[in-house]
Amino acid sequence: MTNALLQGSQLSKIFNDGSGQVTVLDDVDFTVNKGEMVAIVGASGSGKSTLMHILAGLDKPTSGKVLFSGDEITHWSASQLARWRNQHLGFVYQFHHLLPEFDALENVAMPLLIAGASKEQALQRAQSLLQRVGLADRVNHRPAQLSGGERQRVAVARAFANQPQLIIADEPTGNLDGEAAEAVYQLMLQLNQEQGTAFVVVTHDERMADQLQRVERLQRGKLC
Ligand SMILES: Nc1ncnc2c1ncn2[C@@H]1O[C@H](COP(=O)(O)OP(=O)(O)OP(=O)(O)O)[C@@H](O)[C@H]1O
Repeated sequence: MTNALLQGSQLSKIFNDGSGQVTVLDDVDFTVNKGEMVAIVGASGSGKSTLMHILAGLDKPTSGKVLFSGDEITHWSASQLARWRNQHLGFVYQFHHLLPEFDALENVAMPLLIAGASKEQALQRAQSLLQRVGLADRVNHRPAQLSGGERQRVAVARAFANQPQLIIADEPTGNLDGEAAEAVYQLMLQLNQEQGTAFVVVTHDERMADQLQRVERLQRGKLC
């Protein structure tokens, strides 16, 4: 039995930007194994977000395929992909993407409600996740009433809501100062150890990347 969780095979992505074709990914192979934490680093514009979008089924590769637990997702319909993302993936972005009119508890409960949990179950799990990320005393604060680091911790709690097998974190600390960034990193490392959740972390921060099990570098459309 293979240990591969999410696998991109011979992925290429060519954009047509009006003045010509730009090859952003050139025959890229990338695998994240169950429970593994991988960093993807690369210069601005090297294609990190493009690769993440393709792996999450948010964009189609020009050629190549993506497999999740051995199933090819590349040809799934938009609704199949949305259901799969809700059940199996969590996301943390540079900007928290929390819903401004809802408090921390409701934001974390949202993916659970979408997955069909009762309101009571969803709020109970959201409460325990917020406690786990150190925000038990902030559950009723809306995003605007939280610090940047606290918002990212809410976003991490939300990413864990449905017990995903994989979390994709695209510059999760890009908007934070050193201390808050380190706290969010440590939290992700601890959750990886505790829950066995795999992570793909896109980052500019080489020091952070070096703390993860594997670092992949995207350069001129290739991983090296
Ligand atoms: N829809 C699109 N049409 C044309 N070109 C695009 C499109 N999306 C991305 N690109 C180009 O693809 C390249 C890679 O972009 P991408 O956002 O993946 O890079 P990145 O490594 O995530 O950058 P950053 O670190 O700055 O976020 C860039 O040159 C970008 O201009």
